[in-house]
Amino acid sequence: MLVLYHVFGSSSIKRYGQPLRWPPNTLPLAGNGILFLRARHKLFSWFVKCEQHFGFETFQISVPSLPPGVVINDPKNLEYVLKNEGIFTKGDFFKRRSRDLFEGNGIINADGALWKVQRKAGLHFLRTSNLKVLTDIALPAYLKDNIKVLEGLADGSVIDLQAIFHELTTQLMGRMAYNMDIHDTDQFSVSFEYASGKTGERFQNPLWPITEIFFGKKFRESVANVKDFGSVIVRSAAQSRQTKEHHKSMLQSSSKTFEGISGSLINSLLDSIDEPQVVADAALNYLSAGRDTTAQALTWSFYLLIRHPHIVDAVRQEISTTADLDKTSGPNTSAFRPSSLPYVTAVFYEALRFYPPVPFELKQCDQATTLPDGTYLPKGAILVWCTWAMNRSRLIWGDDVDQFKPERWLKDGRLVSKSAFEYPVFNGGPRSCLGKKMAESVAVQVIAAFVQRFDFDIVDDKERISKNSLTLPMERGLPCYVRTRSQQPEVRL
Ligand code: HEM
Repeated sequence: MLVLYHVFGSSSIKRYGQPLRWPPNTLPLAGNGILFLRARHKLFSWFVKCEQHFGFETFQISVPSLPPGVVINDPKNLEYVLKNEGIFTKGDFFKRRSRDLFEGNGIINADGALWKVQRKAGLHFLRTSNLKVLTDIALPAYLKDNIKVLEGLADGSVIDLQAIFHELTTQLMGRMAYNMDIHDTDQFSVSFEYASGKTGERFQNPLWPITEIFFGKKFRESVANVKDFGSVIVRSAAQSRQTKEHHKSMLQSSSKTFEGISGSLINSLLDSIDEPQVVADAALNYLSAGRDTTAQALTWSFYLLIRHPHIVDAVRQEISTTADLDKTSGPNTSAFRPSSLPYVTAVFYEALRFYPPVPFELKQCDQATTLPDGTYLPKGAILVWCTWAMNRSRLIWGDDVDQFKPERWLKDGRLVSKSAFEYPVFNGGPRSCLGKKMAESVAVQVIAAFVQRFDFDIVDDKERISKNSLTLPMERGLPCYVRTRSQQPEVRL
């Protein structure tokens, strides 16, 4: 009786005095707990089915041992949540699970003054002049190296596109944010990926504090490696700030050069935060937010492109009809920008619709509140929205929702925008993603440069799913055959 009361009775979640509906197949004792133990992609499919079943109606879920919760799909409710940061916080539920990897200090977990100072440092790092150096100098340089690598393998060899994109974004973020040479295969990167996966699993497995006692050794080691690396980033930046050379080079190098902006995130953080451990946590948060999401988004974009050759043709058409761009056959890819390539940008948005790197999110009520649809939530209630499912909602996207159709993002050749509450891929409100512009610039340049030069073919036909993580890495990567286009009599990607 007591358990039944906990699962269904104790919550005072109501809508206009009535209890909310529950998803089909909710069990009397386990609630929806067993579902949350299933593989991640199955859980996403369940959220999609629920959205099809309930539409915009908020419904209740229950996982034993966790606070009562609801799932929202209505953009009006999400707008209320995202604009009311004081009511809906990350909460203990989220923080307890991600604390080992991020402590409470990184921007993703932090609230109040600690959040503000990191947001300010991030805004400084991602300011327009830095983004210009990124798109005009840094990215073309790294892309040139990657293009060379691919050309060397373009005899039909197999390459893992996910690994290529991960290496590219790791190098880019490493140099720009921390002035360090970081690689995808470094011990730190491997440990970080493992720890992210295990942290992601904690959100599905309510028994994680027990299972990790027995099976958590590798996780603990990985977290220790990540922490060590966080300290290395801070120490190395602090040391170089003390040297005369640093001051000299800062004076000499302009903020318009790659050298001039390298390490600008860690320097902004060190300028505004005294505690080295907090700086390290903040730095690691940025690495996760900026590097993994962008690499994964590119991987899923290519997965979709390869399966839709007519869209590849349209991308090439856009590049070739934009006269200046077609001449970009040399190493300079900086002309490939969202403003000059709306179709390529639309491809990226559409890929993010199907495969949002942050596929579901949750908040906890810091005080009792009522959503715009009348749902009353007591203090401590959990609120979940599944971007993966909202992005597949017929009510938001129409009947062709299941088609990969970049054209939905264009009107008269110009990009149309969706509100952050209908398309919450980059979050919205005061905590919206700081790196949206950076991600778009990187993605458009990489997609255009690769599609212009190469044909890719996936090694197998298997449907790709994501592996466990805080974000959305592709399980088993994306091994592809690569050929330079000049070697190909026919265009096929
Ligand atoms: C396709 C790429 C990206 C996607 C889909 C994405 C998505 C998101 C989402 C959903 C959030 C909210 C997370 C939460 O609060 O739970 C977020 C926050 C954030 N993102 Fe991104 N992001 C991307 C790329 C980037 C890049 C390139 C950077 C920076 C280098 C970045 C920096 C941040 C930061 C700093 C936050 C925290 C903002 C805050 O709490 O005030 N992101 N991003």
